[in-house]
Amino acid sequence: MQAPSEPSPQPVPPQVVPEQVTPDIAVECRAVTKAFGQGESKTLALRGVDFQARLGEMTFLVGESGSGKTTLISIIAGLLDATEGEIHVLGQNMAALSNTNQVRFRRKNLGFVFQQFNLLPALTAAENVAVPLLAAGMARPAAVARATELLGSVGLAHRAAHVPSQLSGGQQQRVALARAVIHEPRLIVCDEPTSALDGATGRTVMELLAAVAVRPDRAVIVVTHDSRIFSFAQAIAHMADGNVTHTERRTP
Ligand SMILES: Nc1ncnc2c1ncn2[C@@H]1O[C@H](COP(=O)(O)OP(=O)(O)OP(=O)(O)O)[C@@H](O)[C@H]1O
Repeated sequence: MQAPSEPSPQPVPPQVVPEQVTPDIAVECRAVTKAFGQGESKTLALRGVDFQARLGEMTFLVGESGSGKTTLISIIAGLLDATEGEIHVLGQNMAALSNTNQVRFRRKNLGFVFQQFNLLPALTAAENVAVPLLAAGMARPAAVARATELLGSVGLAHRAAHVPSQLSGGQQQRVALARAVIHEPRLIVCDEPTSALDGATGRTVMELLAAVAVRPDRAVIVVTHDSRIFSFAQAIAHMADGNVTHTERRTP
């Protein structure tokens, strides 16, 4: 009798290992310093910051005015250059990218919400929100339709055709937030996203951020003074005098 033939070994698919500093780390800053000005007017805004934000989490940056929060988040977002130190974003050492590739990397992977909303004054709310989709090559009608739908989820369906000057500060903030999340970036950085909002609207905005952004391969970093939204954070990094002094982990 013939022995049953051995099943032929299946080829082992190659392992795709994402390029990460550490698998669950979205952002890592090592010994980051930032000096503004020179000579007598020199200000050391960051004094050797070590900071991590994990994938799948919302990390808050808190601390007194002038402690360096906006400077740190701007460096992470690539809007400012560090004076010294290393910044890894989504596994990528930013210093290893050319300027052009940094811009491409940011356009694809990052969403921003800053204190100044930076909306384009001549465009309607829906057109402003559609900008990242248009930049990624989506056809205009589809991009504006998706933007209008997203504005509906932040309670602004009725304002989609208004230009920014016809919107209140809080409404502009929500338009800026919708624009930051519409292309589903892997990292969203926000500077005081709820500062112009009442408590209920602030919560709606944070729920939208959490729904869009807190997934296993994504992360959100929020600079805030607003203790009403601290419950949304999985980690709170405390800054003082140009340093991250400690990071508090929050259990749900
Ligand atoms: N462009 C700049 N030129 C000179 N100094 C600056 C500049 N930007 C920030 N600084 C200084 O760097 C330090 C940190 O500022 P930063 O805006 O990062 O603080 P912050 O914690 O975000 O403050 P706030 O909560 O008030 O927004 C401050 O002393 C500030 O005056």
